[in-house]
Amino acid sequence: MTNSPVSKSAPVSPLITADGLGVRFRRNRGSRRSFKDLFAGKSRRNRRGEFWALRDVSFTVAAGEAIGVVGRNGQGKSTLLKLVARVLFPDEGNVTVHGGVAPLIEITGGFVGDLTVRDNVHLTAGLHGLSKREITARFDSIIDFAGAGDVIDTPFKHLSSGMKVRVAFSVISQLDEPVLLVDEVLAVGDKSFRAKCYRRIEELLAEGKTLFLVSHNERDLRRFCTRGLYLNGGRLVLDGPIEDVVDRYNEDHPV
Ligand SMILES: Nc1ncnc2c1ncn2[C@@H]1O[C@H](COP(=O)(O)OP(=O)(O)OP(=O)(O)O)[C@@H](O)[C@H]1O
Repeated sequence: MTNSPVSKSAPVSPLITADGLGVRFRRNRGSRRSFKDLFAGKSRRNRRGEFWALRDVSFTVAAGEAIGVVGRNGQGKSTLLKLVARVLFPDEGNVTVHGGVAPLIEITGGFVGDLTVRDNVHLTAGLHGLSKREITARFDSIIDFAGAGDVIDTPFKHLSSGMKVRVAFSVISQLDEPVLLVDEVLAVGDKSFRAKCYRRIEELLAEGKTLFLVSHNERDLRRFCTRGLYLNGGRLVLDGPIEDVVDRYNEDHPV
């Protein structure tokens, strides 16, 4: 049987479209406006202490791509992931994601400190669309993967940082969302847990999931990612094959 020419040439619509993204933050949240500012024009008041953490960032992502987000500290990597996860809204532009996103962005991201590990697993999995029955069926393997059997009924806030990451990764990686976002939080886990996470990420990629990985580890970036986004000063300075992006980053910032 031959494929029809129509299906061959049909354009694949992107899974994620980011168009002119801009995010503005205020540097000194607590600082008071000066007396002079009170009489200054609106534009001046708005500009005072504000800066663009991201500006003019546009790209599209096809399903199944594995993208490494690269840049020095404070250049907008986490901010970009938060926009894709829709936990932060842009001041300019927009981002469209066709499908749900499983984010592992901040250690406690999405988890409620006062709730137990058990309740947090149910809450997060439920918020990501798993039914009660599906959660029950996956619960033991989530806890096993995390090695969290002894802390099931412990409030999340009492877990060690490493255990928080274990539980969070374990839940996030067992959701059915098509997009997985992993920020540097994995660095907190110990060596053997990290190795386990990496094997799980490989499985998810083999299943066709889309990955965004923020990392300062060149080996991890080259291992998992095919494409790189290099952010500098909140601007997307290079979008290309991960080898090119890592090479350019190394040229710009020699050790
Ligand atoms: N809620 C906020 N309010 C004010 N400034 C913020 C806020 N969140 C982030 N920033 C600032 O925005 C800039 C970009 O931050 P972001 O966390 O995206 O950087 P990053 O590239 O992920 O850095 P790192 O590698 O250190 O994690 C930084 O200057 C940061 O201090």
